[in-house]
Amino acid sequence: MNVAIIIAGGSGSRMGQDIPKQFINVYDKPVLIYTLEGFQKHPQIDAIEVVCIDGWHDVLGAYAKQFGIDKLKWVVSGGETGQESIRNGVYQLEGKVSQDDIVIIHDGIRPLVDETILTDVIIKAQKYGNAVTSLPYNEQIFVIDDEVSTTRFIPRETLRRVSTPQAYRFDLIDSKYHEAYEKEIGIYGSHYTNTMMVELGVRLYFAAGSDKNIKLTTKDDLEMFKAYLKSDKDNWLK
Ligand SMILES: C[C@](O)(CO)[C@H](O)COP(=O)(O)O
Repeated sequence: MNVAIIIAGGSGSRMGQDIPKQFINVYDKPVLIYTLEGFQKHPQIDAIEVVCIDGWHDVLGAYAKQFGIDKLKWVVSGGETGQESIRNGVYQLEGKVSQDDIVIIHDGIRPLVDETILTDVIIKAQKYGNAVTSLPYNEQIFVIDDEVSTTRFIPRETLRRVSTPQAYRFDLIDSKYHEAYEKEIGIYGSHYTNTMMVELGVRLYFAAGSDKNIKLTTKDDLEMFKAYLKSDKDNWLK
């Protein structure tokens, strides 16, 4: 079984809106529903869990019904940090999924995830036990010496830019969150599952990424998202 955990626990203050950015309506549909539809449509996704900001669980339930997201099985509360939110989502699945099931973590504010990206991350996780979507980096990266200057750069050929979806066998992700919180490794100053895994000594495997799979963080990102929907309106704006 392949289970998606969609992280929608944040308040999104950088967007400058009154409502959390995952619930902002774009052409009469909340951002989060665009994201959920990507998973709903994918034939290899069996169930969806949403880690949701408190006070919005009922709204999410109503939207899921309205837009036919019937793979949505669980809605759980977010935590104080991104790591706590993911951990809540993982622990909630204990006893409900099998150890060798694949759990796919995805940001609720990445609404343009497409089928091929999801398929590849699932296949790679089935093969290696984990997989993170990624792309080569095409800008130059400099390390700051101080607030105003630098003398060092990192060769971009050595870099990969990682995003979500990320997929892990359930036994791996569940045991590693327990270990991380018990030993306090990989959770402070490490904001996501991928960096926590590496801090706990796990080798990560790359899956295909996509430039289209943007994270909606600022108002400009929202404009880009709208422009994309309009440019491909036959598929998105029915
Ligand atoms: C994939 C990710 O960049 C972590 O590697 C993730 O999107 C980060 O999300 P955040 O909410 O900006 O920490």
